[in-house]
Amino acid sequence: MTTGRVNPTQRLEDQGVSGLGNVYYNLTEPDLIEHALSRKEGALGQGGTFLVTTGKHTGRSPKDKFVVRTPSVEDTIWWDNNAPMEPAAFDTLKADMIAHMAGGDYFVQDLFGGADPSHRLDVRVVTELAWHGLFIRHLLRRPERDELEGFVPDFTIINCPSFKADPAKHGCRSDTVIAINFDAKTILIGGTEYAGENKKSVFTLLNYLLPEKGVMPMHCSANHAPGNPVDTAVFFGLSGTGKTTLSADPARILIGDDEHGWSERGTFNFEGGCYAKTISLNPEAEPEIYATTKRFATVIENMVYDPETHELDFEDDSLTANMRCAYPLDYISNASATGLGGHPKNIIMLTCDAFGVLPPIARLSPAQAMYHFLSGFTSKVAGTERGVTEPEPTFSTCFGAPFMPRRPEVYGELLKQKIAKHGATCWLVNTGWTGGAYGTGSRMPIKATRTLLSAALDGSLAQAPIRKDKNFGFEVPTTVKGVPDILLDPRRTWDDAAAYDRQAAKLVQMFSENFAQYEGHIDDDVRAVAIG
Ligand SMILES: Nc1ncnc2c1ncn2[C@@H]1O[C@H](COP(=O)(O)OP(=O)(O)O)[C@@H](O)[C@H]1O
Ligand SMILES: C=C(OP(=O)(O)O)C(=O)O
Ligand SMILES: [Mn+2]
Repeated sequence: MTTGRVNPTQRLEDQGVSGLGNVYYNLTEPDLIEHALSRKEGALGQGGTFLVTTGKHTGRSPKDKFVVRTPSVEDTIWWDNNAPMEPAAFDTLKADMIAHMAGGDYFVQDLFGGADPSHRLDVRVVTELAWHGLFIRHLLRRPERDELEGFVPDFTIINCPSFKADPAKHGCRSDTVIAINFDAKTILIGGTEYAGENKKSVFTLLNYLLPEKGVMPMHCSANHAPGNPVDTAVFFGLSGTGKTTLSADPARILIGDDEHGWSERGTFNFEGGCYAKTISLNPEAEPEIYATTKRFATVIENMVYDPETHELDFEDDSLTANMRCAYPLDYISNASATGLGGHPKNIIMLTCDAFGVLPPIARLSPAQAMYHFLSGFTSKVAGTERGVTEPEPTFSTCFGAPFMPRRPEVYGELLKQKIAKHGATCWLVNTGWTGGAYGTGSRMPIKATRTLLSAALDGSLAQAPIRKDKNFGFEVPTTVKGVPDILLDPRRTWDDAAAYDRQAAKLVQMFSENFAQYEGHIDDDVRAVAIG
């Protein structure tokens, strides 16, 4: 049986997927919740949220992600960063997955990736779990109902958590698999219920496709000044660095919290919703995000709650520190209706420095910005990837290595050209540790980060007195209204200045060793500002 609205020429059978039980096309939120409840996928929460747990996988599994090595992508994929899967193994995987799906009920959502119609990707997401359908419907952009009859998918994602892959047969590593085939225009996801794999798969597609059109895909959040999209800021950062938290600024219009493109026309959100971490979410510090945890259809993932009252426990991380809520953008009152912004006036690179060495904010020259973009120094925070239980320093190029199918220089070159053309001002912001490394110091107060960002975005920080950092070469403001001077100089926040110097020297060495891989791929101006 088939239910719901769909292009009559684009049913799953037309795509070679047959033998399923009921197929539910493009159900809206109430119907998806009814199905999810009757299938016992989760529970209703306060305000009509949907509460789920995801079992073994509560974060992404980057080591189980593969790109199929087809001739058309052979020369363009960055194979050192993307594990290859042979086409024959993919074909077997697909056949076995579809055979496994036989007789089962499935949910299909036809959605857009990209707020700019000239660069958007039409994505069909087929899910075994009704709540995954609800999740991806929140996260991507929803076509108007009457657009569905003409919807032709550019790419199709099939997500079947109950399917267990077999490394011997499918060329993968475990029973979990995320396999991207650019030629077959298909992504297969099996063996994981963590919802984030769905959205990051679409991101990976756009990261591959857009550079060919001269569009820079960015792992960043974005906002703009009220009534003035020309004053746009983007916030690059790996998971847990503060993209979602810091872009939800009551004084600015939220464009999006995670994935954007920068085209010749300006910035555009790839998505139509947000996926916020809820650990220790505080109603005073983050009222807008907190409010979404009590609204109809918000998906609440891996949060512990009182079985009687359904009250959420924001401190209980016994399921994972990576507990989340997913909601459409319009649940944030000051969100952009269009998902479009201008050319970024300010580019912020967020780093979560677990060493407590980097200052809370520094100004970067364009060459330094390129250096830090390619380096991508930060920490992986607990829970976001399988096996990470405490902040783990890492260099994640482009602040999003797990999602970059092409070589970093491809993205670096695009960013460099766009910064030069539009004269963006660049900043490095440490949202990680201060007063010592992880274990002795403390996390940077959100209030201080917000104050510094406001000063950067309103232009006042450019007027502040500065010092040039002797280890890293960037400019650091020494006095900013609303922030204690001492916080601006990390060395002074440590009890033992000599210990700071040793830790800083270690970090300088790490930067230098990591950057060696770009020798021969970078311009002289970037080499000239290299650290160490
Ligand atoms: N100074 C700070 N700036 C930003 N976030 C902070 C800061 N200190 C602590 N946090 C916490 O760190 C987490 C940042 O996560 P999030 O904004 O979801 O990151 P991302 O969207 O980049 O994955 C949130 O839980 C936030 O409350
Ligand atoms: C969804 C994710 O992104 P982020 O933490 O950057 O929001 C993720 O890394 O799984
Ligand atoms: Mn986020």
